[in-house]
Amino acid sequence: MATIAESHFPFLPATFFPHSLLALPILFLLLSLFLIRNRRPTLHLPPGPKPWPILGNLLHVGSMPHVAFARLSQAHGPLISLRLGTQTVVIGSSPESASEILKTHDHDLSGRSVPHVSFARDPELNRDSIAWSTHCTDHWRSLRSMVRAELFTSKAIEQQSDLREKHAREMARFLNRRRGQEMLAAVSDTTSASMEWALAELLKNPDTMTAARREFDGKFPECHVIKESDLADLPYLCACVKETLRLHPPAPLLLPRRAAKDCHVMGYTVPQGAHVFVNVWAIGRDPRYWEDASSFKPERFMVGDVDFKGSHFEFLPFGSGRRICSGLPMAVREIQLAVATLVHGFDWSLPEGTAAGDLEMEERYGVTLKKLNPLVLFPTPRV
Ligand code: HEM
Repeated sequence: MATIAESHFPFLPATFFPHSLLALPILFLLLSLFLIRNRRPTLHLPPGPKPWPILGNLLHVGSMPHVAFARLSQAHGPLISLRLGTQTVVIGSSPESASEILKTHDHDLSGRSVPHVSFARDPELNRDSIAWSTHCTDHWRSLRSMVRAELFTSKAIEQQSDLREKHAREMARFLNRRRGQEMLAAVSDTTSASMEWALAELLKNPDTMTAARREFDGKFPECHVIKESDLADLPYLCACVKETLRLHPPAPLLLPRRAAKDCHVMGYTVPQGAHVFVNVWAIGRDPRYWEDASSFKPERFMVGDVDFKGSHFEFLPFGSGRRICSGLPMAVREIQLAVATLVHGFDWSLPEGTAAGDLEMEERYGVTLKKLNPLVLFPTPRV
């Protein structure tokens, strides 16, 4: 004999009903929990798109969160909030909101939320990680001080320059051996992603490559091996690196931060436990702060004093505040030296049939923001 359910829903298989009936109380419980969690009417959260039950705004995010958040912030304002499952996520997308998050409320918003995919969720591995320390504990503070005092003092950075120059020479030797052969960039880390973007932009914008070359040729003979001490004489090259990091910050949303307690930002509440992001990718491309924002124009950094150190909130590739990138001094030198070596030492050509202007710049969001299609080039030594 057919059950009531089967007679009312003949299109569903009979095996569906016992399980679905069992699932009903669980679904009811989940819905109640969801509604209870959402019942904090006193919270004045930043605006954002209306969340769906259970899923929240998950469908608004997609595979390129930095782009999706930028679009949402155009509709809802410089500080927005989303619900992802049971989590509240707050995103700042203007220099003002970045300054509020990373400077004014730095103390309360400097927890770190550790992504589910990260190995650092293992407490054993996490214990001595500066980046994934969930709170700004004494241990985190002493690790950071140790790094600052031992590894990245000006003296230590100078002393390590031999090693970085040796790596740059090895890279040049390797490319010399591969003259005329196809080179495919398959990058994973922040530094090599930046090198790939820099080279792609310089090739796509030949005037900038010519200007960088002219700067070298005016100061050094072609056979000169670039040293870190030469970088001070290469302001245009250094501006190219800044411009690359403006358009292609390897960490477009910085690393995820977490609110240690309820916090009032720009008239809204950022509730304790909320995940907090700053969309430095969107800020770096915002035409309100950058003229001709989507074009690669290193000249913009030749005037003024905008630097990497986290006090110019329209340009934050390394973050700002107490959790600013600890590797900043070394990373900057490394990228500048590598790009200088690649530009000064080699002519680069694209595969036949690819015009420089057509070089695509599509992104892939992941551990770092890298080119969707790796750059394919043919090096020819200049000397
Ligand atoms: C292009 C190169 C790099 C970029 C763009 C970059 C960017 C960043 C960003 C955006 C953050 C998060 C800052 C924040 O939350 O405000 C960060 C954190 C960090 N970076 Fe880098 N980084 C780079 C290279 C490096 C290198 C080479 C090292 C190590 C030698 C390093 C070590 C760290 C550490 C330890 C943290 C965590 C700091 C903390 O949570 O207290 N980074 N980096």
